[in-house]
Amino acid sequence: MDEQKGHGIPDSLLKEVKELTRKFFALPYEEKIKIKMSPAKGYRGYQRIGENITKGVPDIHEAIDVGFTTHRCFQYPIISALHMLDQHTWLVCYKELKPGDYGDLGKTMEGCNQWPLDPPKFMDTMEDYINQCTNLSRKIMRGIALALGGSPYEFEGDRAGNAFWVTRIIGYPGKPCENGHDKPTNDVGWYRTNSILVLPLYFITGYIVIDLLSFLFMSSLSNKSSGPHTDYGLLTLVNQDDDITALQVRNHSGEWISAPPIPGAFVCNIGDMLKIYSNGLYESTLHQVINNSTKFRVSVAYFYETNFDTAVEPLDICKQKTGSAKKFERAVYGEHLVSKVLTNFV
Ligand SMILES: N=C(N)NCCCC[C@H](N)C(=O)O
Ligand SMILES: O=C(O)CCC(=O)C(=O)O
Ligand SMILES: [Fe+2]
Repeated sequence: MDEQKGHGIPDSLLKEVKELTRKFFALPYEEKIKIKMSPAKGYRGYQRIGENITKGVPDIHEAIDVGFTTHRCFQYPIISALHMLDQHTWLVCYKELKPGDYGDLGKTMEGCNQWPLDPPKFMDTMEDYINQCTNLSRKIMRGIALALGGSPYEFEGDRAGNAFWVTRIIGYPGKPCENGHDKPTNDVGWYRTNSILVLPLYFITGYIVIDLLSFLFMSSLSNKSSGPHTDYGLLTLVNQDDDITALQVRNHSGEWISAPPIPGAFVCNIGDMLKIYSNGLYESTLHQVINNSTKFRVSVAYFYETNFDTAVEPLDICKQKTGSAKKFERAVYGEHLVSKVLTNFV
């Protein structure tokens, strides 16, 4: 039996997900870019280092973003055909929503999840993992609902019965070694030290280089693997590398404190929607990532959110507890997500 911390997801699966992530990011750039994220793909897919931006500053990480599927997409016709033949029940069981279900607002996020073919089993393992995270998050939200003095089902039905989940599969380059003997495990060190060489090329290759240069300039301002931000939805389950402390959380006195990894356990963040529902009884905590180790760090963050079109406002039970006045205005989750996504990329 796998040893577990009590959340019910096998430790072996937590580890496997991180190992597959490490293998994917170790592939050559040409391979990774095959599943490039773009607006046309509903902001799903691979982002190179520096492509994700937090408060105007590029983050020093690469990632694959996947999310709630509005319809099942077949990227690889041959494989999918086989899949259909021997697993038609899987197809029937899959929740399908047609494009357009969330109107104009939903269009931004519509697209196929782009899964790599290499390493093998990546998609199957991640989908299994994501399903287990969804079930676990639903249970945690029942506990939170009870703790707030509500029924266990406060966050189901029209609120989060059709939870719009997002998963970010993330790789954070380590910093180059001081002694110069070991090769740095990332591209960023290379970009920085070679920017002088790149500069004259500006006049030759124009547009591509402008893109690269602006990235160089902006990332030279940043030592953040992920800048300070809050998560957007209800709850986040972070499955981080066991041996590197990089995630930091800001406490009430405004100090950054580390959230060191506990093997087999998740770090749970509260998101912006739960802050609103709970009228501030739960805060969406500011956090950031700084990878000061020389090792490449991986982390898989699963975001459990409300239904896409849910209008979120403080629950009556929470207003009573906090002295009746509502502290936050109503927000539509999909609008919040889309406004973030549209400013998150170069
Ligand atoms: N779906 C979620 N929560 N993603 C978290 C990413 C946070 C960083 C992003 N650049 C930002 O500035 O929000
Ligand atoms: O990598 C981590 O530990 C946290 C990642 C994170 O905060 C995010 O993706 O929102
Ligand atoms: Fe986060």
